[in-house]
Amino acid sequence: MNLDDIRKQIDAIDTDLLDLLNRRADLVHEVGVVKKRDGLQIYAPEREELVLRRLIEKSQGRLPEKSIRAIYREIMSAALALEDDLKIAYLGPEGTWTHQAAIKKFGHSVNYSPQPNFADVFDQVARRRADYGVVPIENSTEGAVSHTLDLFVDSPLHICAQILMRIENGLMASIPREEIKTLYSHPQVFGQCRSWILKNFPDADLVEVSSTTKAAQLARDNAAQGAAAMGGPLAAEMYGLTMLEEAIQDRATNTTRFLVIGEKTCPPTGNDRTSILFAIQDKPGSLVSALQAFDQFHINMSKIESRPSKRKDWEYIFYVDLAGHCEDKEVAAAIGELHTHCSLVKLLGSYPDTGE
Ligand SMILES: C=C(O[C@@H]1C=C(C(=O)O)C=C[C@H]1O)C(=O)O
Repeated sequence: MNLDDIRKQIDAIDTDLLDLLNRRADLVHEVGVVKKRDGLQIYAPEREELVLRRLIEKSQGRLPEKSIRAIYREIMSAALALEDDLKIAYLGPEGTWTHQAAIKKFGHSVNYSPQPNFADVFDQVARRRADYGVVPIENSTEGAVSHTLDLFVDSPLHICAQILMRIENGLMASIPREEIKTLYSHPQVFGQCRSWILKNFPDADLVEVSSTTKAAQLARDNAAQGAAAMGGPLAAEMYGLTMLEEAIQDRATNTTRFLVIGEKTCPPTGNDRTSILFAIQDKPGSLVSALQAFDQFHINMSKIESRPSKRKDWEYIFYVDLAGHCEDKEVAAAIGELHTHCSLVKLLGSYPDTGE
C-alpha cells in the first residue's frame, strides 16, 4: 500500500471520529438538560474518572493511560464548554504549575481565571464567581503547602478531585550559562532543587519571588545583570527564554498534588480518598485516642499534618487523609468515633484516588 492510500484511510477514520465526537457531545447535552432540570452540577468528577478507568482498561496498553487521559480530557472539556460557561479559578499567574495542573484536569475549552493568592482562589469559588478552584496541597520533596491547609479551617468549600503532576523544573535564561549570577524562583522550587544549586551555582544570589512566571519575567528583564530563572517550560515559553538545562530537581519523581475545590464533594467511585481536619482537646492521650478511631475501623491513614490553630497558642489542627469514601460504612463510623475525642471535626471531602 502506498502513502496516499494509507492517508485516505486516516481521513476516512477522522471523518468517522468527528461524527462520533459530535454525537457524543449531543448526548452530553442531553445529560446537561436532565442535570439542569434536577438542579445538579454539570461537572461530575466521579463519572469522568469512571469513564477514564474503563477506557484505560479496555485499551490494554495499546494507547497508554497518559494518552487516553489527555485525549479524553480534551473531549470532555469541549463537551462541558458547550453545556456551561465553566470558570476555573487557580493560583496564578498564567504559566505556573498550578495553571498546568488545572488544564490537565479541565482541558483547554473551559475558562480560566488566575488569582494572585490562595485566599482569593477560595473566595472566588465561595462567592460563586468561579465554579471550581485549583490549589497545590503538597509536594513529594518539599511537603505540605501550609497556606492551603490553613484556608480549609474556615472555608465552606469541599474537595472534589485531586491532580498529580510530575514537576520538572529547568534552568532558563536568555544569556549563556557562564554569565549567570542571580537565580530567581519560587521558594518551593529552590527547595526542590537544593543539591543541584549547591553543585552548579554555589555562589549565585538566590532571589525568592511569588511565582515561577514572575521569575521568568525577571530573568528576561534583568538579563544584562546576569539573571536566570528556575521553573517549568510554560514560563520559559511565555518570556522567550531558552531552557539551558531540564529536570534539575533533586528527585526525579518530584510530584505535586493539587486539589480541586468546589461547593460539593464527589460521590464514590470505588477507589477514593477522604480528607478531614480535627482539633483535639488539650489533655494527655487525646491525639492517640483520636487516631485509634482509624485503627479500630481498619482504615488506612495515608497522611497526617499539623498546623497551629491560630485561635489559641500551642493548640493544633490535624489534617488527615484516609483510604476510602466518607459514605463507606467504616469511614463514616471512624469519623463518628473521632467526634467523641475532638473539639472540632470537619470533613473536607472524598474524591477519586487517581494516580494521574
Ligand atoms: C455527561 C456528563 O457530564 C459531564 C461530562 C462528562 C463526559 O463528557 O463524559 C462526564 C461527566 C461530567 O463532567 C455526565 O455526568 O455523564
